Amino acid sequence: MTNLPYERIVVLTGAGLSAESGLSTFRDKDGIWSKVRIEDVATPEAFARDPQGVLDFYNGRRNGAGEVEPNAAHAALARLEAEHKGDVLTVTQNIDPLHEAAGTRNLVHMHGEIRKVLCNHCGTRTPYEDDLTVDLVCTQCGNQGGLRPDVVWFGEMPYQMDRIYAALGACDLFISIGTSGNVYPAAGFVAEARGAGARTVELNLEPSEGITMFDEAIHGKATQVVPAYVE
Ligand SMILES: CC(C)NC(=O)[C@H](Cc1c[nH]c2ccccc12)NC(=O)[C@H](CCCC/N=C(/NCCC(=O)O)S[C@H]1O[C@H](COP(=O)(O)OP(=O)(O)OC[C@H]2O[C@@H](n3cnc4c(N)ncnc43)[C@H](O)[C@@H]2O)[C@@H](O)[C@H]1O)NC(=O)OCc1ccccc1
Repeated sequence: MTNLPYERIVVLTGAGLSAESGLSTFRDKDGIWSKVRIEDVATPEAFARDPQGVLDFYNGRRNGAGEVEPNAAHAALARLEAEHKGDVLTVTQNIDPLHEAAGTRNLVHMHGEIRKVLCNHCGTRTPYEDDLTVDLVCTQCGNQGGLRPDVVWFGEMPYQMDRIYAALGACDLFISIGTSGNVYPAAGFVAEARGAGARTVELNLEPSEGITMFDEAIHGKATQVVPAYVE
């Protein structure tokens, strides 16, 4: 039974939460950005310049995400949502489906989902069941070459920002898990929560860029520190 004496909790998660499930993080020494450049695979400009190269990168991410299971940290957060008497909103930067697989429901994928395809022409979203290629035609608008993973690229507006800012403005506990605090606007959420008078807690393998903004920090592996903190 969770014993956190708070009413409205916002949990922000990043790649570190899914690391022990076998998914690479971005900035660690063997992270994704050590193998490919953001400018080549995760911007609208890259998709315009080399669409099949970008689709191949995300086809690989999709296949990888389909082969892994949620870990004890995902499970502890799902229990927190289920058992906590107040509100718990989970905001994830991750595009993998592990929060849902663990049972979390009150969830915002602010950077999108690798299980969905988005048509750049008409905005239709469809399940991402087979590898994407540039010659595919949208079943809704009939246009070719606009089908892309439903993920937020650098320079694009993250999803459900109004809902996120409303929750940050009303929360009394903000927990940041497995994120390095390098990417905005997510990296600015701790400041928003502090501004609302919330207690701010970092659970991460090492101090993040925003470490000075946290009232408390517990450093270690997510599968150890998250269950211990929420239970
Ligand atoms: C690089 C950075 C400087 N650039 C940005 O932030 C840019 C530009 C920018 C905007 N505002 C700024 C202000 C200042 C400077 C720059 C900017 N931001 C944008 O373009 C954003 C869009 C950014 C989204 C890009 N898409 C992603 N992902 C989807 C695709 C994909 O996944 O391929 S970002 C991607 O990288 C980020 C990676 O961060 P982390 O998850 O933290 O991962 P990382 O590897 O860095 O760290 C892992 C951590 O885990 C820890 N760890 C490791 N193992 C474990 C373990 N086992 N247990 C616990 N912890 C562990 C490690 O120690 C480490 O600390 C995630 O957000 C992830 O989603 N859009 C936007 O700003 O639109 C306009 C706007 C402005 C205002 C308000 C609204 C809109």
